[in-house]
Amino acid sequence: MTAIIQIDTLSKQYDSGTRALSDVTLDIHEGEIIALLGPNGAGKTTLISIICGLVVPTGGTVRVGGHDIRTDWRAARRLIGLVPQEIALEPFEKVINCVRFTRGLYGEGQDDAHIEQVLRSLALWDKRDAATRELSGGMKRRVLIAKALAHRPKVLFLDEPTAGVDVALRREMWEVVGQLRREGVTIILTTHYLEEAEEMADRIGVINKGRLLLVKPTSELMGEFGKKTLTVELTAPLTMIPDELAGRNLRLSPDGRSLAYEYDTRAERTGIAHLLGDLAAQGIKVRDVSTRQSSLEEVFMTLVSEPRQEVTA
Ligand SMILES: Nc1ncnc2c1ncn2[C@@H]1O[C@H](COP(=O)(O)OP(=O)(O)OP(=O)(O)O)[C@@H](O)[C@H]1O
Repeated sequence: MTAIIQIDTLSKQYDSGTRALSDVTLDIHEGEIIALLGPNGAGKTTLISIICGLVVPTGGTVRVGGHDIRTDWRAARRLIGLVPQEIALEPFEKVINCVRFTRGLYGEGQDDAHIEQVLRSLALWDKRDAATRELSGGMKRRVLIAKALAHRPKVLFLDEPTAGVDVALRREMWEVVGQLRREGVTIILTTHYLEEAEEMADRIGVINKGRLLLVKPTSELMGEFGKKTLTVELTAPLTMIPDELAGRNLRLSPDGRSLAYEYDTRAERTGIAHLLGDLAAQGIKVRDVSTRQSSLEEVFMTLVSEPRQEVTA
């Protein structure tokens, strides 16, 4: 796979002394959606800002489409579109003019055919002559995306695209992002919403305290860290786990009415059949069983509470 962005041992220490990024190395592949996940202050915005040329790194390099962001910044920046977190639009300006104006910032001439295509793909064509203040919150966010796409970037950064928006609007944004991906745009998004990363991203990078803890395909991350728990409800409560079952790694609930058994979903043998057989052999009657997959949220908490070695994929 071709890397459209190559980040190599990138570091940033602000003048205040805060070390916001430490030795981040990551290749972002053309056409993928990668989500950067991390708690407040993890360094996500700093990373995006460096790639977009808004913050100067103190160490390391970034190449976009092969162009170094410092020595060849003009070519690098032309390949990038940034959708900021805050909605900042000229309230009295028409939608179409806002989008046209952005092309000028990149030194690009008029291209109304492209502007029309962008506005149509974001379902904004009918609103092209409306002043931006007349738009709903969702439409305003789409205008920000249209502006970011006006100069035909190959890479789009979305900084917390759905922060503070309702569920319906979040779904709408996900659809827009899915559509952009189908058009071949590489997308890097930051988010606090694990559900969002799981839903949209091909890969997830977890950042904490300026370090990239890991980058994995979303499904692999879920499979690798995702454990399942089998809960066995008992017809009669137990006071303790019988010695015969001691090696089975069972947890008895405080009321003694259920047993929890954690197992690896990828293991060839989960041990469930044996467990149920052993329970029957001990005369322990089972009322019901249920299983639960650990969520990305639990996976994430495990990662940020137990710092791992840097891994890049
Ligand atoms: N201009 C700045 N000057 C000094 N310190 C800064 C500056 N910008 C960010 N920081 C600090 O760098 C660290 C990383 O901040 P950053 O905004 O990159 O994190 P983030 O992961 O984007 O957080 P959030 O999810 O809250 O947006 C934080 O400790 C922050 O206070």
